[in-house]
Amino acid sequence: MQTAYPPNILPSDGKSYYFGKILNESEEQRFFNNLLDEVAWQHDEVMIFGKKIVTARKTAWYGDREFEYTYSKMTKKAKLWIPELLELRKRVEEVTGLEFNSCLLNLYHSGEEGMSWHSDAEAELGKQPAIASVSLGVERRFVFKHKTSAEKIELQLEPGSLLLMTGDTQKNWLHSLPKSKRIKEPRINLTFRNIKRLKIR
Ligand SMILES: O=C(O)CCC(=O)C(=O)O
Ligand SMILES: [Fe+2]
Repeated sequence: MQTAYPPNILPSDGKSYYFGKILNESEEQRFFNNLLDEVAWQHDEVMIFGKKIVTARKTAWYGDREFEYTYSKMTKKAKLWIPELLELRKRVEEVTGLEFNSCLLNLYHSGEEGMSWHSDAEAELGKQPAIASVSLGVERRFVFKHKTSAEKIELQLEPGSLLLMTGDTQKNWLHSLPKSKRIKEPRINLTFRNIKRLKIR
């Protein structure tokens, strides 16, 4: 059953909802440990100023089918769901009342790894994409920055929590996961997405 949405955390020009913890501590630990072992983690390749860079952070991409998705100017082919991911997707779909056909995963080994300012506005996601972000492992700071006013909205992403970004969030706001030297523990992030235009090989 779908729960009521919390208030929008953005003051304007987008809709983003922080649901807090949707997993209890033992579920969160079970998902973290299983995903750490069972996901096909790979160092990410991204294009920066026309050069191919291999990131410290590891990523993986799963979906309903082996469709292709362009992310950071690199095209990747999805792996098929594993049971833990299907279980987490079900939970996220119950809480949000939305449907997702793919998931991009990030593994940050410590606070030395983060994600710089970007928006997830790839054409494959459509005009007002819903992106459901689940956090496992160590708590990290997450920041939104308005594209024109530069207004910032900060939050802490707790272990087992869910953040839903939708409406015009990607159009009008950037987001980042700042690095922090103090943080020594790993974090896994899952962003459930809905790819509209499937490119199937
Ligand atoms: O790790 C996070 O919380 C953010 C991940 C993210 O923004 C992305 O994968 O596009
Ligand atoms: Fe993102």
